[in-house]
Amino acid sequence: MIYSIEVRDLHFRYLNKEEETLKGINLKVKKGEILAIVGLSGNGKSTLCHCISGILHNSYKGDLRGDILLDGRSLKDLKRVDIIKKIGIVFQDPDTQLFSPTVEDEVAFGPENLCLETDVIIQRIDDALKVVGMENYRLSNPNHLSGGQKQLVALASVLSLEPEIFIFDEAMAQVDKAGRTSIKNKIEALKKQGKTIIMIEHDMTNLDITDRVMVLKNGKLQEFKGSL
Ligand SMILES: Nc1ncnc2c1ncn2[C@@H]1O[C@H](COP(=O)(O)OP(=O)(O)OP(=O)(O)O)[C@@H](O)[C@H]1O
Repeated sequence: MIYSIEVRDLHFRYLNKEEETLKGINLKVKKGEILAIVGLSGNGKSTLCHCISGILHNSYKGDLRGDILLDGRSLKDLKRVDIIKKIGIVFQDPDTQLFSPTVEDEVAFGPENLCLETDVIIQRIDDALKVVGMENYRLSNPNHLSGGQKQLVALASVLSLEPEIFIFDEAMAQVDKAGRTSIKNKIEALKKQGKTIIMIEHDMTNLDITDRVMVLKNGKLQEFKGSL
């Protein structure tokens, strides 16, 4: 069977650390599945997601061993642009992700970098802003928005790339209850479209939409059995 994401015996050590942060991770995620990864702070959840999304692949920051396959193809064999098209990541702090003068420019940034046709880019901006309900803020400066609105713009800027796989790295941490409900609804809608989703979560109340929960502890992943 070909999985949307398959991680095989993944080890990662930051260059300034003696001990490995990830110590032999194995993971299979099916297309259309919502998987949550939980665990105490500092256990390597973000590191794992950065490995899967290619951010730490061939990185100067550390040593990576093992293999990560997206739809059966190793990251080692994929070009950077192919990885960007396949997998999108929404970070906890939208300020690290937003840097354009307007919401529209922000959402256009990814598709422009993929060198898509102008009419396709315009369509993608329209669609992405509609999905997150931010179409009335097109010309707003992202810096002037609330935390929740910024997170929706960050999500739109990933949606506009139309990836198959989404990673939400504690993406609801800075969002109020209404914003969380809104983002959770979007995640469920993405699942219905057959998208694969990994959510890193601290807030257990956000796990109700997941199909499966795994715990990252001491550099290893295990099925969630009710306690951290
Ligand atoms: N760029 C880096 N260089 C060196 N060490 C790092 C780097 N990024 C993270 N670490 C270390 O790796 C370990 C795992 O961090 P990581 O952020 O992946 O954990 P986490 O489980 O996502 O934590 P949190 O829930 O607080 O976000 C920590 O000890 C952290 O200090």
